[in-house]
Amino acid sequence: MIRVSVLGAGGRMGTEVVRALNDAQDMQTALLLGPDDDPAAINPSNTDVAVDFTSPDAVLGNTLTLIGQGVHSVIGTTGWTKERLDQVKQALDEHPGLSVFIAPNFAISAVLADRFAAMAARYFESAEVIEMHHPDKVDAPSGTALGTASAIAEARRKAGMGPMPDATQQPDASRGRVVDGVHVHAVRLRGLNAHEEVLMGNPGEQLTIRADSFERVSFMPGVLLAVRRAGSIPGLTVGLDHYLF
Ligand SMILES: NC(=O)C1=CN([C@@H]2O[C@H](COP(=O)(O)OP(=O)(O)OC[C@H]3O[C@@H](n4cnc5c(N)ncnc54)[C@H](O)[C@@H]3O)[C@@H](O)[C@H]2O)C=CC1
Ligand SMILES: O=C(O)C1=N[C@H](C(=O)O)C[C@H](O)C1
Repeated sequence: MIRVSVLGAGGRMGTEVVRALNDAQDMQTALLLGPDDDPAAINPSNTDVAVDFTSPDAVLGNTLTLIGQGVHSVIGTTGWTKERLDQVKQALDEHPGLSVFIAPNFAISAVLADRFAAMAARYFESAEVIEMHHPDKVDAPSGTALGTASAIAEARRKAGMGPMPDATQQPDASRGRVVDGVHVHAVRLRGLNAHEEVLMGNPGEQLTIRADSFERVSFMPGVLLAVRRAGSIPGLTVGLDHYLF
């Protein structure tokens, strides 16, 4: 039986994770932590894997604490930058064999959309990303969209492609956030959950790749897979594709 502690257990995702753990035959919940709890309460005597769905402000500190405690972690919380990931890698150097797994998105639809966008990117003059979420989300653009934009940019770079066409001139133009040359736009709308469209264009044609998570249960198979695989890849792993392809 895998003992799983959850940080952010009372949140929108944490609540869904606890439900999924309770339904899983091979797992049991261990510690369920909220914002006033000490993550250092998690240790190998009570936990095999810790799952974090907290906030971008809290996740780095939580992750470094869990590494210090010697517990494998599965992290869905967004807000990651290269600098923050480098801090995690540095901390892991002191704990060989320990694994930190981060996924910007645990839904198979989103993982495949990223893969398809990277495959298609080299064939289109223009590409932009539109992410759409519930208005209770605290960060924008989404971690998923940032990852999608980076994947598109990397594919274009490998194909030797130049900048995308854009005649925008106003200094205060609103064109979303530019991520490695790819424009990313964020919509916040009551009634939505988590959605992303990748638009790719050529003269006279467009390819649209769209992923929708209508309910948070869509993320749970990926979370449970990551818990079951915790420790199988020592060090830092980013992206559910590492377990799928
Ligand atoms: N990777 C993925 O597939 C997904 C990632 N997310 C990300 O997960 C994060 C959480 O999203 P939601 O559940 O919608 O947010 P939420 O605000 O509903 O839940 C976060 C919970 O964490 C708690 N919390 C805050 N700081 C904490 C700390 N230091 N220790 C323990 N608990 C703490 C809050 O009180 C709250 O209950 C966000 O970064 C979001 O982008 C959300 C959905 C899917
Ligand atoms: O906050 C959310 O809800 C989600 N956040 C993640 C992100 O920022 O990519 C994953 C998914 O889009 C839902």
